[in-house]
Amino acid sequence: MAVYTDVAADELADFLKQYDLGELLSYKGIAEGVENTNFLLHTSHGSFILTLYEKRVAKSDLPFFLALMTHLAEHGVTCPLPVKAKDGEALHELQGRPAAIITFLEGIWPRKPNAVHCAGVGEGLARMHLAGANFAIKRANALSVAGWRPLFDAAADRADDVQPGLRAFLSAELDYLSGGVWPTNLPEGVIHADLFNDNVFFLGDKLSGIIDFTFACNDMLAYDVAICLNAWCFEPDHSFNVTKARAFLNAYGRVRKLSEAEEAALPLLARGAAIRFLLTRLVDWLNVPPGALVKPKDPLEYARKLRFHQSVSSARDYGLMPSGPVA
Ligand SMILES: Nc1ncnc2c1ncn2[C@@H]1O[C@H](COP(=O)(O)OP(=O)(O)O)[C@@H](O)[C@H]1O
Ligand SMILES: N[C@@H](CCOP(=O)(O)O)C(=O)O
Repeated sequence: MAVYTDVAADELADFLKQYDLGELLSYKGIAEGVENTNFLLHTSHGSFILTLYEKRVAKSDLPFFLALMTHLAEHGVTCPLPVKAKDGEALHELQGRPAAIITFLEGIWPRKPNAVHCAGVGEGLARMHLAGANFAIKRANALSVAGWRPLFDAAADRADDVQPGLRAFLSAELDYLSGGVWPTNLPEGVIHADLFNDNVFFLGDKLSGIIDFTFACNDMLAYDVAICLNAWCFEPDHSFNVTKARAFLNAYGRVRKLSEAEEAALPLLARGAAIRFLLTRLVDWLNVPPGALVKPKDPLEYARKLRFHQSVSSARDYGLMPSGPVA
């Protein structure tokens, strides 16, 4: 999150008249995150999150995200619920942006995730994958292989200003990943696609909720696993932590066992996940809107992670044994 679009108190109070949420007591912009504008609202009925959808989110996709949260919540996943206005609709408009209010989830996201958090995420991700199995609406992943080249093109000219040689490094990796190696036959379903530590809440060591479904889509379930390996299983110095990866993969496998093909594809999927976040971060790093309350994320963190995955020869390097997860 971030605040790209300011909302004045009287505009917000007017907006809230469409809802049965009581009186606005206070609100504040949330600086965390990078995608959308988010406000924490306190009304006489409780706490809520107001999101104004920005840049990467297509308005036509919003019904998917909102219905998905409702579906997952009905199938045992603790996630925010969209709040319907008096007209029965969850999606409205504020400051010219699509806007929705969702329920507030208790918990905090782990600033320094440990192996117990990683196991919690593994179990939570697998449960989310199972819960999404019968979700009827489909949304293609706009940030899979075909979506990476336009991001590269948007950043290529200035990539070497961020790190000398970055342009050639990205170009070679893109050529490799888009040259026919990307898997097409792995089990698919609804994936979160952005399950980073700031999108998973814990109360103590126990996962209490999953937020931020604005990248959710249909894609390979193992790609979501690869995204989490990147997001959860590296240390602040960007070294890979196999203990965390094993905890994550074993916990995932206890709920939904990865097939042999999925395991074999993990190093490749992890490379794809790394370049996807490298590219979006690079574009954001080079294009911070003037005046926006946002802290762009470091693209080079993902260049280092990508180099690690390039050196991986099999899923064993992630802590998996060939026959599948070990207890
Ligand atoms: N339903 C929620 N309950 C509690 N806090 C939330 C909720 N949704 C978002 N937040 C807070 O806002 C921050 C950014 O939200 P996020 O959805 O990740 O932003 P973005 O829309 O930019 O992806 C989170 O890290 C969290 O602190
Ligand atoms: N997780 C992405 C950025 C988008 O995530 P947000 O939930 O913080 O808005 C990254 O780390 O690059």
